[in-house]
Amino acid sequence: MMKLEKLKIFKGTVIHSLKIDHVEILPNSLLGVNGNNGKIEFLKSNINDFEGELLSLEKDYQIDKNQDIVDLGNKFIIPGFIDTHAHAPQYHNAGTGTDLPLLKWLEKYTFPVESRFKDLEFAKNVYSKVVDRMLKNGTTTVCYYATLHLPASKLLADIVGQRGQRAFIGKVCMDRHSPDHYVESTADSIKDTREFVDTILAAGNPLVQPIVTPRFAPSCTDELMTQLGQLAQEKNTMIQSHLSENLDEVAWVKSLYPTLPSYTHVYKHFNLLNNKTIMAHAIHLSDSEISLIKQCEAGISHCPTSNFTLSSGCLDTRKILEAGVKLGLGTDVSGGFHPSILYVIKDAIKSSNHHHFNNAQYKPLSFEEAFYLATVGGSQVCGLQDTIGNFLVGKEFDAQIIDPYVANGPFDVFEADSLKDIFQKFIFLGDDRNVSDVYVKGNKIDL
Ligand SMILES: O=c1[nH]c(=O)c2nc[nH]c2[nH]1
Ligand SMILES: [Zn+2]
Repeated sequence: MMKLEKLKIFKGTVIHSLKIDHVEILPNSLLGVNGNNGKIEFLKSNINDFEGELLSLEKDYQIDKNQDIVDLGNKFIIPGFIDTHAHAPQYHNAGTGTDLPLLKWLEKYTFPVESRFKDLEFAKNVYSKVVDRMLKNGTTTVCYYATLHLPASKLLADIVGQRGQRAFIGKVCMDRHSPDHYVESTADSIKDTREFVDTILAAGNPLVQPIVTPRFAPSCTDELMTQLGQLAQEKNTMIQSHLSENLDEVAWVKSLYPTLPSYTHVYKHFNLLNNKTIMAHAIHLSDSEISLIKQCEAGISHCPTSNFTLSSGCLDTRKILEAGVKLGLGTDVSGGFHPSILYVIKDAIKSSNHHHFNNAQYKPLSFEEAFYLATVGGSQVCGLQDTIGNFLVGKEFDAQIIDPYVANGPFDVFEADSLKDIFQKFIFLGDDRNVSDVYVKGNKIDL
């Protein structure tokens, strides 16, 4: 048998999710990654005889024991986080402008900063920093919104590509109800989106994909939404937008579309709601809107950090999950001030606890469920459930190595702590100091 050229083997504890309510904690494992295609070749756990296992692997693979085996020691390996909703330009403002609800926040803080991305030097600085920051926090896949500017949106794609992150990138479309300094014509929006999509596809990097991005229904004319729906279908791309985040926004959409049954139906009406759609927030939905999303097989990006900060509301995650709708987590930088999905996991649990306060029967999200949403759930929302999200054989290796014992780290481990305790401490107390290495499609990222 031909021996494979390259294989990287991780030896130690592997942690991932196969089911929503259970985290698999697999000590004494060997996880093999094919260096040619970045895919997972095998995952063997609870091994007693490592030497024997390695000898048998050497029959099938070329392995240089000094180079190709990464001994995790007391670190552990988990899937890379998937951020299903983030505004790259808004990273400039992250941690500021936290005093207003959505529509006033957009006017006062967000449109002004986004309009500065016509300046490519400004864009380069912010975009380099946000991509670095996301990677340092173990986020291997991001659904990014850029701005309405074509050159800066292409620049974001270039930076993401150079850094080796996996991403969907959208040139934002907005041709109405926007300030004079930050608006585009319908024709330019379509022309530039088409060019953006074609450019990203022509670049041929499978990790970086275009995503059609009408900002939200109030900022896009019917003509623009119609054409974006057609373009997404023609190019077979993903679609992302905002839905039902804030009650004033919902009322505004009702006034713009009085004859359509709901906000969700507006996107459906323009062929923007299908199995490739990611809708951010989706807090204030009626049961029939949830059914429509399920029927269309669209996914929801839950952004609780943003929802708390902009006082938007608390998504009923249990209801969404019980309806069988795909659900992932998003930072929504900078409505969400924190760039880490680890932070969002905690806010997802707190947001869910809030529903429990009002209803003792309500089952709040467990930390296992929130971890699943940050990894497997996100992969489903992105249509990448067969590619990433956990360490099933055949998937691509997007991972983070976590060091719970890092010097000056954010938490302490005690003798009696089980592996599960240590993992849970990382979820609740950990931060980027614990992320020692990050891999995307088998490639180690320079952090
Ligand atoms: O959280 C949000 N951030 C935004 O930038 C935005 N635009 C429309 N609706 C939005 N919601
Ligand atoms: Zn957003």
